[in-house]
Amino acid sequence: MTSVIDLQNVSWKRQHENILSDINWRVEKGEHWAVLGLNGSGKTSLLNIVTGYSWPTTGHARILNHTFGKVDIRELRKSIGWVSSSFQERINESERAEDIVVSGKYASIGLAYEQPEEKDFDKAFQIMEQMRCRHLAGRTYQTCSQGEKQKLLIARGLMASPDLLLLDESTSGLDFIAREDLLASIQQLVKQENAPTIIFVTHHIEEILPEFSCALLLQNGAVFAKGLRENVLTTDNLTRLFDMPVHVEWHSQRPWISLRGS
Ligand SMILES: Nc1ncnc2c1ncn2[C@@H]1O[C@H](COP(=O)(O)OP(=O)(O)OP(=O)(O)O)[C@@H](O)[C@H]1O
Repeated sequence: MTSVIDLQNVSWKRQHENILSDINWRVEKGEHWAVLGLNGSGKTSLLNIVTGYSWPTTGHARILNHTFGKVDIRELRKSIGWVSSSFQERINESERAEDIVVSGKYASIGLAYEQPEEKDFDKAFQIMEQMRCRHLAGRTYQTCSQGEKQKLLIARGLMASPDLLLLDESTSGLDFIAREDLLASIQQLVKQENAPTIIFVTHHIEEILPEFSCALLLQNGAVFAKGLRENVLTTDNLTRLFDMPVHVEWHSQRPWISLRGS
């Protein structure tokens, strides 16, 4: 099998402090992973390593079969879609929905000097259809709801047909109906034959769809547990991860957590 992500003994240090410690993590083609951890556990730092925005202090990072240090990182990034809610602030509110999606081709946020062709818009509309937000075409970004904005950003991330798609807290700020709607779109995306490998970063375990076959739990910048979701997302593991007595139950192949005793 081909590794999409292969991190070996990766540590990342800042101001003499280990932010990431001895991370070993391998993601194979055909797998989709959920990454879970409390605030400050190192999830974003880990994504920064995967996208080459941070360089491991020690260890080796091999992404999409390219070894860091031996590849033009800007070229490699064209194969990686990164959707972070922090992008929202950088978008021009008066930009049209389809322009935001098309801008993913250029790794720009919105269209300023780029000159997309008709076929680019055809592709954007196709992806918007797939993400169930085709009806937003012609609307400005400011008129879209939070959930619709997230769908547009994911569609933008798909525009360059990435091999790897990183979804960083895509559901933050959504009410549960908008969240379930977005998860349904992600589920539809994962089921596509040519779907990219998805890394889904979240604080909420109930968002871990059945399609995310594996999970990585981070604690204090280190791997706490990793592997098949059923083996990792257990009452015992999550009680120790959160240092709090919790209980995990599975409904419709999704894990749900509650405080024990409540
Ligand atoms: N450039 C940096 N310099 C110093 N410390 C940093 C830097 N980047 C991150 N950190 C620290 O590393 C720790 C992990 O941060 P990170 O943002 O990766 O966590 P996270 O799991 O993504 O958190 P959250 O869920 O709140 O987004 C935090 O304590 C943070 O303050």
